[in-house]
Amino acid sequence: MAFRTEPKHTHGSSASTAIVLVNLGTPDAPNAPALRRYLGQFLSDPRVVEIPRAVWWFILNGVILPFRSSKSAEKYASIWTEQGSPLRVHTERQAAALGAQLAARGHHQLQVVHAMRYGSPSLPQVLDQLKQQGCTRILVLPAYPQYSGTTTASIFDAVFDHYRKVRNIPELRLIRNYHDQDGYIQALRQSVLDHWEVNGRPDKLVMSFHGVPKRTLELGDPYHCECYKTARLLAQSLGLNDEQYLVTFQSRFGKAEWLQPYTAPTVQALGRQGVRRIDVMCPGFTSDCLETLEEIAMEVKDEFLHAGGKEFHFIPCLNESPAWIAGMVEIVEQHLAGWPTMSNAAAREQMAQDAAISAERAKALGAPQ
Ligand SMILES: C=CC1=C(C)c2cc3[nH]c(cc4nc(cc5[nH]c(cc1n2)c(C)c5CCC(=O)O)C(CCC(=O)O)=C4C)c(C)c3C=C
Ligand SMILES: [Fe+2]
Ligand SMILES: [Fe+2]
Repeated sequence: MAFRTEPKHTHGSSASTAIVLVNLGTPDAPNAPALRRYLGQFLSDPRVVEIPRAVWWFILNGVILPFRSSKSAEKYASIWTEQGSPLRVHTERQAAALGAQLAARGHHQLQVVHAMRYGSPSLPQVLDQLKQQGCTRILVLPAYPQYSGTTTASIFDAVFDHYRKVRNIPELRLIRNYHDQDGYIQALRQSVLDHWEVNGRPDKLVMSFHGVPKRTLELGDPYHCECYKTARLLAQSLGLNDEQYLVTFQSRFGKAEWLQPYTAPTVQALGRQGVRRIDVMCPGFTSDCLETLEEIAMEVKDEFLHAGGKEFHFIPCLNESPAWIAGMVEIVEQHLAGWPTMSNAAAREQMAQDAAISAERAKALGAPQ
């Protein structure tokens, strides 16, 4: 095997660090050819569909891509913005805001870029660019709080595959999950409280996570467990009892059984049972995307209202909310520990400021409402 030619080595160049925020990816345009390219790459990943390759090749190319591409394109068209796909727009903004916030906290020689697992900018493209710029430390931050073999592990595969062809490999750190980290839970809590402050409270809060095949749970994937832990911590932080919230799984794909309870039938049952108002949020998605803006905020909403529900609210994803940028800072700083991105003086000053903010937060949480 031939290894890639390295950029010219220069003595004395100071090492620099990059954080790569990696999201799933999204089509380049809301039309059938773009969807075919995107879905073709996504659904060919053996982490995503675990069916023998030869059999799957015929199903994918003979049935799924010809039929699903145009249907999915229509759905994407309904959420497309002037700036492009919402998932892309939010991911770009998150990376820019995280970089700016880290710089404001005194980190230097540290850049934040984004990459997509499927589509562009591709991980190999972005990792190559970082090498050209002389980056010798890379922290990979998947956009998924809950670990799943179908998503997180697929990003790790792509990173490892890329570096198999590289002679001079940078120092690498991979964030596996952050489903129970305070920065993430507090950002979710804030998003719910912000919504409730303007709109009042629902009869039930539905936390809808992206589903995965049930078989992955039986084979030892921790995703299901991590979704429930996120939900429990969030409910606790909001002071909700077991009657006031529920966990569901959405976006089932294919004929096999996926994690249950499924979002759509659960919400319909709530409507039929006379539950007046539900608020649905999607804590497993850090950016709004097709699955939240179309499937939840349009389709599931209609299903609830048709089943007799009176009021439906979708609570937007974390996107680039200040609480989530602060949460990401907290998460990445734990993983940057030991890397020289901050002077000792700046680190001490930041620690003192953070301690003061934590004390304020604890006081606010403890105060009677
Ligand atoms: C949040 C985590 C996600 C998991 C886990 C996940 C698993 C998973 N997804 C599919 C199939 C599809 N997913 C699609 C869209 C999509 N999925 C996620 C996230 C997770 N997927 C996001 C953020 C998005 C939206 C992307 C966007 O551009 O907005 C799609 C494409 C849309 C469609 O045609 O319906 C498919 C297909 C499988 C099979 C799977 C686990 C096995
Ligand atoms: Fe998905
Ligand atoms: Fe969907």
